[in-house]
Amino acid sequence: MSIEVENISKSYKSFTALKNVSLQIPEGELVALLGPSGSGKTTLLRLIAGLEQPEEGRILFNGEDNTNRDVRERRVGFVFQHYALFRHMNIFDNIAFGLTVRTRKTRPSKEEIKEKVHSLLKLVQLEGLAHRYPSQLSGGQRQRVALARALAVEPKFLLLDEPFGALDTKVRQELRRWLRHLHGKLGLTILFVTHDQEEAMELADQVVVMNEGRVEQVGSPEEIYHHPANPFVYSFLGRVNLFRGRVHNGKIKLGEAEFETEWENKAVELPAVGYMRPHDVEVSLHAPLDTAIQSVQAQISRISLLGPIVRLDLKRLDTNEVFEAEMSRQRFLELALVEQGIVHVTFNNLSFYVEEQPSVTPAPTFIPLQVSV
Ligand SMILES: Nc1ncnc2c1ncn2[C@@H]1O[C@H](COP(=O)(O)OP(=O)(O)OP(=O)(O)O)[C@@H](O)[C@H]1O
Repeated sequence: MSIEVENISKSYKSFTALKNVSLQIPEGELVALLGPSGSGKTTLLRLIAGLEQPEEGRILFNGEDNTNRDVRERRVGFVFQHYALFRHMNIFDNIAFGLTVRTRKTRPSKEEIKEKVHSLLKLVQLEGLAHRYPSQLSGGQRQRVALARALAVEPKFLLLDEPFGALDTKVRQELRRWLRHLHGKLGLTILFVTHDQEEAMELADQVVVMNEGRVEQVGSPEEIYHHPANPFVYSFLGRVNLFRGRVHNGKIKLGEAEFETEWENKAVELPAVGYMRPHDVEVSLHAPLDTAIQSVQAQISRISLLGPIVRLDLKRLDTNEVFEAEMSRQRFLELALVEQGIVHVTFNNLSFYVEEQPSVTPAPTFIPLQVSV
């Protein structure tokens, strides 16, 4: 089932948790809501489930308006971070719960329930544990029971709120792989909340990046990582270096480094910000022979050996800005780098943004600049 969120706003007293949010989730997709704490992810999930009502906007399932429908009518499967399994019930009864509480008319027979629970236990790979109690399971197993319980009522789609948040890294990784597999098998629309960018990138077909109650960007993991819409998305997805400078007369100047741009507003001088991933910083012992290639000098303040990768903390000699570079261990050994040493760095894949503050909209808009190096 597809989900459509149209111009939703939600406030708690004077605090606006969601500001005019619109979103389209196609049927069968695995979509991540990614954003920092307090960005409105859970609020959006609760509105879609029908646990809260928006002040403005509509929520459509397969094109049908569900905004005023009751939570039960929406038939949504829900799993939260703190797996709220019933402690006094065994696993079988926990999974069967949603079916056994149905009215007599709609309740399946005992035999049907038994069959259903066993097929779900098989699906979540917990056959043989039907008679255990939640306290006798590991965190990862409990979370799979919670998923089985959500699936028992044959929901139209699944909403997962930080489903693996409370678990350790290894179990999280296993569950991620398992959820991806389950999604492939069932073809169900799944919307899950996470603040872990790696989890979103690894699992989702589409990632919705949220910040301060707004949607900043929607795209595939590839799109949002390589073509971030604005500095927030750029910074939120992994480590990043930031350089401040100015754009003027078709040139961006960041300290001694200068880059050509197609910026139309040539006569006006504006502040520009350059962003770059640490692995795009090229470190050499000498300046490039080709003078058209922009490079600056920097001092190595710290070297961190991180298994196959080496990270350098650097300080630019022209601007004193500090930044990071990452390289393979092999390249590091070839260059024989030492702390306090001076190196030449070339900036690859720099993304520039010019910030505009129009008087009408309160939020700044960022114009990505095309650059020719
Ligand atoms: N019932 C409520 N009453 C008042 N404020 C609320 C309520 N629920 C949420 N908020 C506020 O709305 C904002 C968004 O909360 P929400 O739980 O949606 O964020 P989130 O992105 O899911 O954060 P987290 O990752 O920490 O769970 C927060 O600032 C929160 O304090």
